[in-house]
Amino acid sequence: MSTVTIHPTVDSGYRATDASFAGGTLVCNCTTNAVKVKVKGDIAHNHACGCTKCWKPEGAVFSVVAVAPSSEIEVIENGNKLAVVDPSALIQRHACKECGVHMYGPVEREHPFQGLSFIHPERFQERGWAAPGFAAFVSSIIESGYEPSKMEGVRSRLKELGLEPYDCLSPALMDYMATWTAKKNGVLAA
Ligand SMILES: N[C@@H](CCC(=O)N[C@@H](CS)C(=O)NCC(=O)O)C(=O)O
Ligand SMILES: [Zn+2]
Ligand SMILES: [Zn+2]
Repeated sequence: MSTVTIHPTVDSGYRATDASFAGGTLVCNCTTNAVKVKVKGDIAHNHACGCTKCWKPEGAVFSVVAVAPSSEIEVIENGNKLAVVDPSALIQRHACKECGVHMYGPVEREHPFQGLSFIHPERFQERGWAAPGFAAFVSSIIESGYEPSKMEGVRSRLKELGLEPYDCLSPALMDYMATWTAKKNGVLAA
């Protein structure tokens, strides 16, 4: 019998949500001169992402990624080791050039997510951050080489873990983006 693996945090059954969690320090994987990024408040919308662009730990099929306001993010150590993975992407993923861990990814363009930065909470040296609440871009794992015939098993496992699978974002976030667009275009009152 084979168990479908998703991501170490998810597979271990991590569920912590400490109401008093107010951010912490993200640390890369380097044993010396690690990059450290401070997040000065709580995170939101933590979820599993199956897309090919989000950073995943060794062997993981999904990434675990959340957002925080960019104004609450500060690089505190070894920022000289950071480089933007793909400058043309919406999310400006700043990765450690040595170990490859993505430390933060601000959205600076005009977009519903403008002003938010994507971060990987498993890199927090602190505990207490909210567990992921859904799975996004599930079908995209195929683009990384996942066997298409095993997708049903992946979706069943995600549901069992309480992570509703979506092939784009969750309905709440899709509605949020569509509302932003409707207001921008004057279709809805701003
Ligand atoms: N199927 C594509 C989806 C990529 C994608 O659209 N990723 C989403 C979720 S992170 C996104 O918002 N990307 C914006 C970006 O990468 O800047 C892939 O896996 O590469
Ligand atoms: Zn590093
Ligand atoms: Zn992603």
